[in-house]
Amino acid sequence: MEAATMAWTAAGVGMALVYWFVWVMGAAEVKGKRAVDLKMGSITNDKVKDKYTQYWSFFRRPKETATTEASAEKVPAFVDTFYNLVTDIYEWGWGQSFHFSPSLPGRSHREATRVHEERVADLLQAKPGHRLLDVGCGVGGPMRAIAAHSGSNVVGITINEYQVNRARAHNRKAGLDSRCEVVCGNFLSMPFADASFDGAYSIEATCHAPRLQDVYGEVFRVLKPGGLYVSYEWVTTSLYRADNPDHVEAIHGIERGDALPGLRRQDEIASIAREVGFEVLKELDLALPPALPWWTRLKMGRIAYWRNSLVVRVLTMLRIAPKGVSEVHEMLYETAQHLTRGGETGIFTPMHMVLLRKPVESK
Ligand SMILES: C=C(CC[C@@H](C)[C@H]1CC[C@H]2C3=CC[C@H]4[C@H](C)[C@@H](O)CC[C@]4(C)[C@H]3CC[C@]12C)C(C)C
Ligand SMILES: C[S@@+](CC[C@H](N)C(=O)[O-])C[C@H]1O[C@@H](n2cnc3c(N)ncnc32)[C@H](O)[C@@H]1O
Repeated sequence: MEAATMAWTAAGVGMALVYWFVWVMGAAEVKGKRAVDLKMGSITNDKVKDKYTQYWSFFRRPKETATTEASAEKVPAFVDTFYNLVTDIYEWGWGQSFHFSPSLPGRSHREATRVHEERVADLLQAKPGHRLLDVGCGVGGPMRAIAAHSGSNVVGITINEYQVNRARAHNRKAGLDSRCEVVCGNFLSMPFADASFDGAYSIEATCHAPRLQDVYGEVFRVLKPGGLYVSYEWVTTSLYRADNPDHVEAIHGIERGDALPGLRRQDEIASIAREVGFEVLKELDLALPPALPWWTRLKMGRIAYWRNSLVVRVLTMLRIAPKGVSEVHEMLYETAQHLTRGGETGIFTPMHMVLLRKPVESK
């Protein structure tokens, strides 16, 4: 073969490989977000690396961020930065629901996710005409599933403006924008009137609050008397030992890589709920057997992670993705290892479910 022909063939194969990695293999788990569209929320390209460095130095010592008042106050702003950095990567590699769910035999991740979300609607006894609050709504995967399943209207709140725009666009596309509304705000001080919701839920979101009392107190305020609240909480279990370095490393890894100001213990949740005035109707770790592991989805994706990190590097080299995306992706990869370890050892659960009621006689 002539040198020129060989060069053209090599170039053709190279281009085909790049195309395959970036456009075909790099396509979203749920259609809608592709690798070539990776942005870092509302952070401009030149600021991504700096923002990531600031985020990392803030959450390096998770417990301290929750316990000193001055840093606790800064948590929502850093959580906002975190979601600017990760929202597109989450959507691209996970889908529109930013949470875990127990695996279901013979069912896809998508189906398992939906079942976990519909359980919330069922626990709330949500009906057409009800007005529900989604506390920390992400890009609205759960909100759309719950509105569709129950016929209720849902109002979601998130601290991150980029997510608000993504969620609104998804709601329109799903034809649910007349029943799903999204508001940008802080769930520690919500822009809603007292007693204005029939029900409320939070899926893997309140773990970002430095003090759970503050967010539970706000949910209590905006619920109508008799209204139900379901929360899926991230907590350490009774198997966690603070004197076991492997346990400490896994939990710190989860906190650092998920913008958490210190995980709470499983046995703290119900008493905090009672402290703000709720009645505790049910409490159950949905990860316990017979539920199948929630972390297998993270483990099965090793080849996908490797592929994704290559895609991210190629896109950064081609300047399609901003500098810093590789670092964020690497951080998420490490976080996935810590989460898997937390699941396998049983020291951590992302689905400690509580069903709470605002007493009928309360104001
Ligand atoms: C509730 C929270 C988020 C939970 C999960 C939705 C996310 C936790 C870790 C995330 C991921 C880790 C590895 C990423 C991988 C390296 C990348 O190639 C594709 C995306 C990941 C799989 C990503 C997806 C979302 C998570 C599973 C917290 C923040 C309270
Ligand atoms: C892991 S995501 C879960 C999103 C959604 N519940 C889901 O399951 O797809 C956590 C969400 O909580 C929101 N959040 C965290 N802290 C917040 C705060 N102080 N006020 C409002 N939203 C907050 C984040 O912006 C994000 O949308």
